[in-house]
Amino acid sequence: MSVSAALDNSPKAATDDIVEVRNITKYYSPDVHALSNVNLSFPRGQMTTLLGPSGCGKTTLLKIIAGLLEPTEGDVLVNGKQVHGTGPERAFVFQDFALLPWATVLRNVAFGMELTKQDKREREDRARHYINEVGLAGFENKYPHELSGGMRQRVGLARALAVNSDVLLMDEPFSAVDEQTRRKFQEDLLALLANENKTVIFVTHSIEEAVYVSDQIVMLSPRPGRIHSIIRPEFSRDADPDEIRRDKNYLDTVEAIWADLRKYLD
Ligand SMILES: Nc1ncnc2c1ncn2[C@@H]1O[C@H](COP(=O)(O)OP(=O)(O)OP(=O)(O)O)[C@@H](O)[C@H]1O
Repeated sequence: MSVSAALDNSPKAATDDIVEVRNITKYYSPDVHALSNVNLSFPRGQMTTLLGPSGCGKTTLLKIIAGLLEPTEGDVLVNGKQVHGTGPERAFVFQDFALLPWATVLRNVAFGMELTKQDKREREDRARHYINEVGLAGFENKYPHELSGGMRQRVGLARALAVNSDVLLMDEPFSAVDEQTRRKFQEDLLALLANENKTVIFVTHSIEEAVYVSDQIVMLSPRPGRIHSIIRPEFSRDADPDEIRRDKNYLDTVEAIWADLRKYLD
């Protein structure tokens, strides 16, 4: 397993990293110290997962990158430039996808684009394209309560993709679905990413999910969250999904992470 916890400052890394966080520390109050001096780089076009024990600051870090929370100390850089607050290049996908119950699937997917300069026709065409991509063609005029939990999550995913942000920040996007649907989502997400060149930063509690979807896994230590290690799973993604899940490197990586995390639970 390759492990490196340092910020890579080499010129090559600087040009390939779409997002960097430098010396991020977060106190919610004097006695709630959520993150301590976190340095990380997120390579463009890759999927990075944040993993670690409950309460270690994963969601806090994701919200700081999104600009939804201010760090107590430290900087967030996008394309090498310091940013403050939210920006169109970063889309935050909430755990429950926060769908509007009174709006149709089409409206929900088009909603994220209402702040852009596109006209209604363009927004709706784009929304239909992504509704189709996530396998919901024919459901454009349904309301969220008419859909299953898995279908609602697909609507949320279509909305996130339609916004056209380069960076998708996803907080446990597949937590509310059964294992079968979750696996299908993971495959769909990987297939979509292969076509879209998005950078994804993803919070999950599932080690298997992290290893299956990630180019880079960042393990945080218990609160205050610090970088414990960075793992880059090494197995071929060209194989059939069932073969990948039986691959020795895949299984060894899952086991090694589990052994590491178990230390915090004992
Ligand atoms: N708004 C808040 N006000 C005060 N404390 C907070 C707030 N949000 C989170 N915290 C605290 O900060 C710490 C980190 O929380 P965070 O939600 O980022 O962790 P997490 O790793 O995402 O947790 P989990 O895996 O359980 O979802 C926790 O101790 C939490 O109680």
